[in-house]
Amino acid sequence: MALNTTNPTGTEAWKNLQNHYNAIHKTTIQELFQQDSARAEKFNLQWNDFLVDYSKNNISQETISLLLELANSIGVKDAIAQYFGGELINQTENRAVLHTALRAPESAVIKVDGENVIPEVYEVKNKIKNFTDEVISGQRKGYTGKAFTDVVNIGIGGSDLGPVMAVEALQFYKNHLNLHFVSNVDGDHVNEVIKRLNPETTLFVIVSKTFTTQETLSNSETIKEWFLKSATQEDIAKHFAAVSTNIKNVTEFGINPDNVFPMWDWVGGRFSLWSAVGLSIALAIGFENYNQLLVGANEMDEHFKSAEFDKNIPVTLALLSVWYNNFYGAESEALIPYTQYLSKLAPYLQQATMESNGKSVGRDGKPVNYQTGTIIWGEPGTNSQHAFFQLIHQGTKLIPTDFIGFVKPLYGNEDHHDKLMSNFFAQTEALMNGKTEAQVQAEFDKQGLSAEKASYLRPFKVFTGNKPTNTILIQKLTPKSLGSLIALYEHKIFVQGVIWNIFSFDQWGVELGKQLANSILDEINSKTVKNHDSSTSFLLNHFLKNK
Ligand SMILES: O=P(O)(O)OC[C@H]1O[C@](O)(CO)[C@@H](O)[C@@H]1O
Repeated sequence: MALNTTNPTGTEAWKNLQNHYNAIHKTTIQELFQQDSARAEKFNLQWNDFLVDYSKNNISQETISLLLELANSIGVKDAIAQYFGGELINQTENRAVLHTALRAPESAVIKVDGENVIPEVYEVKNKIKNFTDEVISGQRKGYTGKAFTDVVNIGIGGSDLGPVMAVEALQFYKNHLNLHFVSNVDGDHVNEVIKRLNPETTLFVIVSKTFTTQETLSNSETIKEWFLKSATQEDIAKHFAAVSTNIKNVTEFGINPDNVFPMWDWVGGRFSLWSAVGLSIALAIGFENYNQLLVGANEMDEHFKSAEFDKNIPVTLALLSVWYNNFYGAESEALIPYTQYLSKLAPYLQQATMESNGKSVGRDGKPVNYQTGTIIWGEPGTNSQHAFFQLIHQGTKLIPTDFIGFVKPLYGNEDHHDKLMSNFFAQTEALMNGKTEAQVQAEFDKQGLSAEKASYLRPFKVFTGNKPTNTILIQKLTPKSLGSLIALYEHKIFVQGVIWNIFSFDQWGVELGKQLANSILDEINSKTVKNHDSSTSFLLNHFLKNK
């Protein structure tokens, strides 16, 4: 069964939300706290070792009820069943969307076209386990008999961002292998990586769902050429592995079939780190830790599937995001993890969120008449406080922000961690409460500032506050909690796509640029600039003349 095609703005719930917005939007979050001192107890969710406090939002109990009414009238419950049930909800590509099957237990039965996919999933998982165990233990060796010391993941988009993010996030759990990532078709990127490598002790993992991606194929060819300067064609079998759905192209590249890890068309690139795309994660942290990442994601899947919507973390965060995106006109959302380990979380979620929900045609094939995909951005705190927090506090834009923090540090350095977390708590409080004119004046009085100077400076020092935040406080950064956190955001994206009546699992928007780049490459190669607009021709001619 196809996902329904309800235009959300036509529902009674949407109209009620609009009226409710008109009535409530001038009430500040501070006022909402003054009206109800037990607010935090009402607007928080606790699940496993996650605490999600969403009380610092421009919402009342009625807002939540109306948002839940919207989710119900759009049929989010049925959509979740279709998603987990393997129905072809990626309709424009005629595919199921089953990255959740990759983290399901071995006893699960999940069917695509009537076939249970779980046995195949576990066959590949076992292959990942054996391969990673052999590389990590040194049992698997390079062409001169030495154990591997370095691993290079060659891939782009979903075949890069997930592994990069997770390897960075879980470096505390890492073994001796050095991980490198080559993604950009920029030749300087690959050269900067290979100049540090010894071909005798380096393993290359080529990751490409389609095995047709220009960047990945070019980088793989360049690396192969470099490798063959000191090794032979036969040695490729020992040093190259591949992850792909396109076994034919992989074999043509010369990869030993024993080192090929299949994936399936029902796994979207941006949701693929749970498949063999995560091979480099498993190599970096060992299979057991890698498996814990999957266990954490599966636990979040179960929560998402079974929790009532008013107790459901992904549903709640998705609805709050719709509230700001569609009623308050917020264009972007910031994501601030208070741990350096999650420095790649925002780029990772940029692809997951923006490639999924950056759509303007509804599931009925008609242009939508409301805002869809949010812009995601962010950097770890406290660094980001010293970079762009000025704009969040005192700029003209509304930027709902998720703060993600951990109760325990990994190295047990309490002194640093307490400082870090005091910033974490202080920022959400400051964003909500701001600083009034009276508070600013009291500070001036203390400093003995003249009346003239005080009156000049006062407006610059006032903070309006009333900036919404969600606080996600997790016990500790572990492979398991990271898995749950990523799955949380995946399901948030799903719920938003369902509500916005768009297809979240295709990405036609990235095709046009690829096609044009191919024809421009032909023109560059033949040094003949064809018919373009005057700006593109002008630029191409300048490039050809000066290169
Ligand atoms: O894994 P592949 O097929 O090389 O694709 C890489 C990336 O390219 C895209 O198709 C488009 O950017 C992404 O969705 C995908 O993650």
